[in-house]
Amino acid sequence: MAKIPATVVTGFLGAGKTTLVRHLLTHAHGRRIALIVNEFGELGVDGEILRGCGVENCSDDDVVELANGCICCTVADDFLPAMTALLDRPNPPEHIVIETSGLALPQPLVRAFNWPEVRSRLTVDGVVTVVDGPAVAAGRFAADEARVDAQRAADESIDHETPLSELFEDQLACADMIVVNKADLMEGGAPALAARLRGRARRGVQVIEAAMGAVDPAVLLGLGIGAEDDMEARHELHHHHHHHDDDADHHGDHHDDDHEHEHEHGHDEFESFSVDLPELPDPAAFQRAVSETIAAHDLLRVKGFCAVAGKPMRLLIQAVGPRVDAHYDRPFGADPRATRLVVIGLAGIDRAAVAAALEAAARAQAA
Ligand SMILES: Nc1nc2c(ncn2[C@@H]2O[C@H](COP(=O)(O)OP(=O)(O)OP(=O)(O)O)[C@@H](O)[C@H]2O)c(=O)[nH]1
Repeated sequence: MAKIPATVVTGFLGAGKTTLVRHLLTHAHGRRIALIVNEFGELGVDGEILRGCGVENCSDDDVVELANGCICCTVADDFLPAMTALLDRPNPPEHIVIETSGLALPQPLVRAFNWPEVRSRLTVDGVVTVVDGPAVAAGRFAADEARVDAQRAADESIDHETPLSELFEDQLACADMIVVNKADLMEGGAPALAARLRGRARRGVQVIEAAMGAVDPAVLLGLGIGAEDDMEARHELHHHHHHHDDDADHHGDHHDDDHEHEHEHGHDEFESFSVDLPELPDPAAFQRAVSETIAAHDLLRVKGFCAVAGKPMRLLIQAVGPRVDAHYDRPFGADPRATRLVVIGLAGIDRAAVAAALEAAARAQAA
């Protein structure tokens, strides 16, 4: 029996993974694709967006949300049971797409395809890494790339990386295809960034540019890589935060260490929480205030659904760094009419201050 191919879509918070997956589903031409969506943060915004997209051949059942933490850390508890459930369906999918959380390391997930439960039935068709073009071009993930590279050359185990650059490097190292997304925001700078990334990617990795994740499914799917057989080529960085002592002999037998990697790759350096707010009287003013709050507290990501006074539709708010997008997505329908945002940032966010700022913004002009 042929193995079912699975495409892993990875990339940093807000790079455009959900947008790309959505484009993929709406252009799948009848191919039966099941989706596994994993998100950092307790609100299932991505699952909601994808489930709401009403694509033919993609019923609600075909979107499986793994909300219980980061997929790379809960492989055995969440990911494998979800996969076997999909495979055991009377009418299994022809292709599986896995959207990882923006903070996930792809390597532990790819390695999980070697587990006996799934090894004979599934293969990793390819790892697609979505890159936030403008953010990377602006140096948000490696403030000082030259220094980092020099240090790495000098000593692989040194504690030199920021949590952002570390994730970014791992996601690049695992990629079979790199999509430089948000080319529309780069004023012609996308080709230069693509060239730079091509220089850093493994041999044979394709680097393509896209806007709004619009990549032809024929390009994304069917890579036929079998990434699970090829893990040595996809080294992750040493995730060193608590284990400097034994980093020195990491180069030997990796198996015992793998377990550790899967459980402590620095998620404690990020945090997320959600904020419940009242109905918004003035969504444009609120959007500006969200942007100011993000800048004031150096937040990475804010997203969620809002109730707006006088509007039956829910307003989807999506902020990545300084940029805040908002659009009406669909009527609330049976869902409670509420405003709820998830906030993600580096650990140590002043939650009370962020919540207070958002609260004040949501109430502004209510009088
Ligand atoms: N201008 C522009 N905006 C984009 C593009 N791709 C995505 N966006 C916007 O960027 C925001 C984040 O996109 P998502 O697709 O949710 O990103 P993600 O990687 O799934 O985010 P997380 O799941 O939170 O990590 C949304 O507001 C998108 O509309 C693009 O190519 N150009």
